Amino acid sequence: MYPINVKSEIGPLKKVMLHRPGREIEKLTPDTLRHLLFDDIPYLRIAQEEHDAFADLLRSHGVGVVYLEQLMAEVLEQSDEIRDQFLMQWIHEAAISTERWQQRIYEHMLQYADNPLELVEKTMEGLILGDVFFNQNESLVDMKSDSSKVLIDPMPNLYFTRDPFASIGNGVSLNRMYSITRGRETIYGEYIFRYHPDFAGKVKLYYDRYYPFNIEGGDILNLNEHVIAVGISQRTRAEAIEQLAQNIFAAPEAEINTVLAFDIPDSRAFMHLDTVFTQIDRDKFSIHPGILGPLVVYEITPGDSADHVKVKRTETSLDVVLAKHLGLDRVTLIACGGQDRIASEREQWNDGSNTLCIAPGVVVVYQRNEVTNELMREQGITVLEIPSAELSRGRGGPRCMSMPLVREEL
Ligand SMILES: NC(=O)NCCC[C@H](N)C(=O)O
Repeated sequence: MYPINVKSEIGPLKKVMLHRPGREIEKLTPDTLRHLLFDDIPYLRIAQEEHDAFADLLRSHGVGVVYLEQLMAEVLEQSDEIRDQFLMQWIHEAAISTERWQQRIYEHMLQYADNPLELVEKTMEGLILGDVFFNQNESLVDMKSDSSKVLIDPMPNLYFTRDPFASIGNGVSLNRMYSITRGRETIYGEYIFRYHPDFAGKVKLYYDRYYPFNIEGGDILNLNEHVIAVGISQRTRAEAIEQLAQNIFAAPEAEINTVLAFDIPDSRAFMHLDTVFTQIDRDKFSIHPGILGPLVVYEITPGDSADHVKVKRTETSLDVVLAKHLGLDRVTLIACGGQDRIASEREQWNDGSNTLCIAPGVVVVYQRNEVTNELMREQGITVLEIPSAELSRGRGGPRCMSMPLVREEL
């Protein structure tokens, strides 16, 4: 049995990776919101309650829930060498460049060494100067420094586990993120896939965080065992998609023979492909009406050699391209917010089309998107709602907040 097996967007979900929002959320301030990719500061206690409701709902539908922070703590338990290597990498990637500060921070973090889960959570939360300021008289610079100055940024977007790594078949795309603030999130994936006993040596990397071009998991959709769709978006570059396609086609175990690159507008409301459409049943998709109309889709297939792919440009509509590649006569697109432009823009902003499908025709959605949820019910979809007043402030919905590890094959 492979630790990762995801060959569709809709096969019954058996195992998923989440991250329960933690103290990193409380490190957001009005001045850092834009840089940390938030629009407002969620109220952590309520965000955690909402997230627990999400996890409970998944468990009650037979989904095994594992937490990123727990898997990472299990990695650190493997050995002191792995723990130290991880801590030094985390410090370096936070751009702490002087040896003196690297050492100070390393020693500060070692006080949590007996509790690996707490240590992991501390790395997610980041550090302020006051946390490590153990000798205030050491130098003039120390004495003049503001103890609330941020030394290492928090990672408040970690609860969107979909983005730093994405399951593809039995492998994973360990992503190079678009923004500096999310770039460090993928360190956890690197260590989990390399050292966690459940994953080590059993997961093929189809993309690596050290490649030069950015790609994020919200842009990667597994349409079926042979076809994936990837958005060319604010977060994902065409070069990265070509590299991903080459790596997949070159892997003997991969069954995928087509990568569809969907050119979507570059905007914050459409930041990833999964913010504009998600699959909710064998032949039904929830979409943002803003992307209806002609859409440029590039069909990428294997070329004559391992470092060559064939690319064909087509201009078509979304329903036609989806029906063709899913082998269906037609598909139904359910518009977020329906025909009402204001409802559509409002619910899109709150991730109304970002559904997590847990079985064909069964989706988890944010409760607040009442118009879209009702439209899905009218189409026969089972709509499971979770509370979302605080979680939605991070601009991601149930699909963004979950990384499927195992889905039953259809
Ligand atoms: N797949 C997704 O759309 N993820 C949502 C990410 C939201 C996060 N605040 C970000 O801007 O990256």
